[in-house]
Amino acid sequence: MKRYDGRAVVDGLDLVAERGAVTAVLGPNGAGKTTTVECCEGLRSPDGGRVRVLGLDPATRARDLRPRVGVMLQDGGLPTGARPLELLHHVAAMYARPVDVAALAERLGLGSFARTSVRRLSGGQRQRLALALAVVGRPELVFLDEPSAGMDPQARRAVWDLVGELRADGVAVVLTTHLMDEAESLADRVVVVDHGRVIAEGAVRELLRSHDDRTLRFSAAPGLTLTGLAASLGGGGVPPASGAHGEHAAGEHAVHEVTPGDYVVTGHVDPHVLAALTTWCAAHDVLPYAITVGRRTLESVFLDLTGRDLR
Ligand SMILES: Nc1ncnc2c1ncn2[C@@H]1O[C@H](COP(=O)(O)OP(=O)(O)OP(=O)(O)O)[C@@H](O)[C@H]1O
Repeated sequence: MKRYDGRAVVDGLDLVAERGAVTAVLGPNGAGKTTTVECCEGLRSPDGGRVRVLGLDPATRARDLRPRVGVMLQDGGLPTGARPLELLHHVAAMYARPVDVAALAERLGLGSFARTSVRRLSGGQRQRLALALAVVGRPELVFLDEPSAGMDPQARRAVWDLVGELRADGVAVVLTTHLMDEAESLADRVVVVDHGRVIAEGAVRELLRSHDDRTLRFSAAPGLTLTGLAASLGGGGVPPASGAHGEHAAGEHAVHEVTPGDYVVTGHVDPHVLAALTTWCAAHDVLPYAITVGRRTLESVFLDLTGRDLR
């Protein structure tokens, strides 16, 4: 539990990160992700609850945890006058068993801006340096706050490869990100936080499956009268009901025209639903020229879980 000005911004949030796995913490702006992670890093103290990092309380054992935990913060907190490679060598020297600095610098392409002071680095360059500093001491646990934000595709790929290797080396990686494809590609487990608590968690695949991992789309003439379609998809018998914005819903299915001529069916999709759609089309003399059954994305599940309103 963490309160600011009497308002609980994290309350009853349970989070476990395993070794040798990537745990992605997702959530809308202001959900409480940074606050939670900073309590784990010992940068803030919780007002209630229990935090253990590698078995230790970060509020009282920060000194013991420092050599074992790597932290990459969004704003970096880097000394602005320093030069990247010198800084990396300097930080590496503070650890008992640092990784090979030259190899790490090469992997993250730090050489191309080695002599530019931190204050003059671009956003993506600064992120790459912050990541190098977080992992140079061979941590057992690493916190990465939006690790590839602002990075070009090449740097992003290098970061993803590096995260994969950390996991293979048995490191516990805790990642906060707004990039759903990043979470989908990297995370073994995803934890979705909203209003200071966990609202869903599990492997990405499980999360997609539990939210009907397929979507059904079809293209046809624009402005079809969809009355009765949603009801017929569920096996019939349910009277149709119309919703907002041309949406037609019945039972567990809803159909709406997302852009003129493009229709999306939401709800459970199986071969019977597909057959019912084509039967309805035949009965209404509609010739669809594309029908696709696709996978749900993590982004669409995330939006279902947390809503579409801006925070
Ligand atoms: N020092 C502070 N004083 C008062 N309120 C704060 C403080 N730090 C954070 N908050 C509030 O706590 C809530 C949670 O903030 P937090 O930074 O943990 O969110 P977040 O999930 O990391 O968001 P984002 O995705 O935008 O980074 C927000 O409403 C924020 O305004």
